[in-house]
Amino acid sequence: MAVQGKVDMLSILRDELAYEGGAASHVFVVLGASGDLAKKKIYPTLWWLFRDGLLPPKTYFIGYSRSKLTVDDIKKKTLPFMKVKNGEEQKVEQFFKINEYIAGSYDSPGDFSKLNKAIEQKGSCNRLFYLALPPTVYESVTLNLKATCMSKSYMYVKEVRFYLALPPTVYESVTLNLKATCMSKSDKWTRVIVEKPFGKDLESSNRLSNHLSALFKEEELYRIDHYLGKEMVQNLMVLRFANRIFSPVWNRDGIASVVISFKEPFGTQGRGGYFDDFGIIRDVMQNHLMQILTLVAMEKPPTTNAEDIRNEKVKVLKSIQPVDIKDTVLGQYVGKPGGKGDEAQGYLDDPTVPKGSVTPTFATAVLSVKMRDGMVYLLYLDVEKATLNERKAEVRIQFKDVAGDIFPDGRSDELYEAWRIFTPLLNKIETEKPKPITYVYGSRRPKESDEFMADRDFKYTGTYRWTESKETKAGL
Ligand SMILES: NC(=O)C1=CN([C@@H]2O[C@H](COP(=O)(O)OP(=O)(O)OC[C@H]3O[C@@H](n4cnc5c(N)ncnc54)[C@H](OP(=O)(O)O)[C@@H]3O)[C@@H](O)[C@H]2O)C=CC1
Ligand SMILES: O=C1O[C@H](COP(=O)(O)O)[C@@H](O)[C@H](O)[C@H]1O
Repeated sequence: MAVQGKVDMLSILRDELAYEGGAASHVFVVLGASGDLAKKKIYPTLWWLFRDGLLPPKTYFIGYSRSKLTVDDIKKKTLPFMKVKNGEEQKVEQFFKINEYIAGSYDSPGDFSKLNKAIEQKGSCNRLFYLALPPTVYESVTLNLKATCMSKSYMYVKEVRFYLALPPTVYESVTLNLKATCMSKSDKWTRVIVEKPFGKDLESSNRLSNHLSALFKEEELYRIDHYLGKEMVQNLMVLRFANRIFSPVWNRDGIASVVISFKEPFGTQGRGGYFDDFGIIRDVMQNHLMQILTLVAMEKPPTTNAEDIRNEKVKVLKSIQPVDIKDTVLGQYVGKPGGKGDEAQGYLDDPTVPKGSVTPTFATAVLSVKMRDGMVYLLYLDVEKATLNERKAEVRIQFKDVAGDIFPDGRSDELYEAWRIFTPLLNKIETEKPKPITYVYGSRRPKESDEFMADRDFKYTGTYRWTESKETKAGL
């Protein structure tokens, strides 16, 4: 079964933007406006929202990054991704007219004051800051946002207090009347949106959580993993739990192993500034693939409420052992001999990648889910950049009789569990810097990985060999 998902990354923000019936001004600041995420996803999505009339009337966009650019440069970078149709040219011009660009660093209070001045020129407004940036600068950026760029009227509203020196019998009517009549009319808000990966390992993730919660209230923060906005990913729950075909067999007694793959036919394309520091495991495996994995593997939650879903996801993560380096193959693509354009460029040929880098752009990992009866079940994760000539994210399910159980308790925290699983592996890679195998841009997966997968299939389950006929495919 294959279903093509469409990303509507900012749909999550529509409610925020529609708040106040469009009466207030809104300023959406893209921090990291010169980058890959900004040009491929953020600006195009803002354009689609603008084109379809889904934004409040007084909405403005400000791009911010260190590069000395103009709005025209941003336009040139992002136009190829905007899917502008014939007849929309004028509308595109209107869109860029409400855009502005400011060059500034990520740690200079003076530069953030410049940004704040530009926002203030739009009048009193709600502010959204999208951190389309490497997580290494989240701390300094959020400190500066908090110190300099928060909505002033929001601060003011925080100071409004009503003291009810009254008998409790009148609390209900008094508070109803206060809400209806006496609330500040200008309670402007600020929202800060941070991208995955949330941290670099378990420790830095905890540090970032503490840092952000010290600066912002929970309602002011969004942590984005855009895979959760993909239609097919969202449909996984419906597919599993609203479907009589799947629910009876989609459980730990029915499924032997799961292979989740992510493949892209393009390389880093100038993203070395972010990517080289992080590598493919942090970039997609620890977050996007783990989110898919939990949706595939979790038990039916009691309701579709966020807390119930999260609790079920955490149970899955808790049963997974940390990944061992011996159960992992790492790779780095090289240019295709005689290849055209991007294909000719290996990872190390990207000018933004440091010379001699051993950062993996390919990784296969076998995760084992240990059950109470001692049996081990396997989850294969496979992430590859610049490899197949096709783009896909896929879940393959191998059905088999299993028995199993739940793991002892501990922290109920998805982030904690996902980092706990990967941190030992990442530390080992960090300290031992194993030389990745190389694979050719545009080829199938590295040959070693085929052998590796076959070997693991055999070693762990004894009887299970991969066969096309037995599997169910779900293209995402
Ligand atoms: N690209 C994508 O498709 C997606 C990316 N993301 C996430 O978005 C974030 C940014 O990724 P992406 O846009 O691809 O990365 P980029 O490498 O394009 O970085 C974005 C911008 O950040 C600045 N930058 C880059 N490296 C550094 C550095 N070492 N120190 C300070 N600033 C730096 C650069 O701007 P300047 O030099 O002008 O300041 C750059 O244009 C990451 O967290 C990534 O996980 C999430 C989903 C998809
Ligand atoms: O988060 C990321 O995702 C993209 C792939 O997402 P898609 O929706 O475009 O398929 C990936 O290219 C990038 O490296 C990563 O940071």
